[in-house]
Amino acid sequence: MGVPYDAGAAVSESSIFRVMKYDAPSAVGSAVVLVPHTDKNTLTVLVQQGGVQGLEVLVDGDRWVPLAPRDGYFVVIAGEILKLWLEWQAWSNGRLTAAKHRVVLTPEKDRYSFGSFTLPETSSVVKPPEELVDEAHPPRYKPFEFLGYLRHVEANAHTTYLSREDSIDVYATAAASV
Ligand SMILES: O=C(O)CCC(=O)C(=O)O
Ligand SMILES: [Fe+2]
Repeated sequence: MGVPYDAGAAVSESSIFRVMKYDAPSAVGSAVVLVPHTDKNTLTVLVQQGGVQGLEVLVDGDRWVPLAPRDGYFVVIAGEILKLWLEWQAWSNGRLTAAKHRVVLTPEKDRYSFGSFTLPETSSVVKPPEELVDEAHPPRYKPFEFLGYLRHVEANAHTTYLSREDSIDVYATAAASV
């Protein structure tokens, strides 16, 4: 696109490290212990404690496929913010999506996982690099404050999690005139 390789690509992010424990369900059979969702941050790196699987990813909108990383392997998940960035940069051609995932457990064992979540500073404005926007390439999204997006997700959690659409598409779809 004739854009210097680093144009607009350097954004300051913070990260959160979280240890997650999922209690084994008490009933017979498997149970969804983390509801289907897309990550609302930029990039998630997960590692799970040895042997206890449970992470599943939605494929083709209707098929849950177990992800079974070997011990010591990481799972990397693109969040909705990364999806947006790649669309702006025209790097992904729509192929990279923020995969919907969930955690399903059987009664035998509790599960532990560890995640590093990178995310924009909450007060930062998420907007396309100026170099990529002109009359011929109007932005698909309007600039928005990351905190506002998080609040929107929280306030609409019941619909957001059931929706097939990514919440970022709903929240930030640009008016054509932006
Ligand atoms: O525990 C996991 O493997 C998944 C955690 C997750 O998807 C999340 O915290 O967003
Ligand atoms: Fe997640």
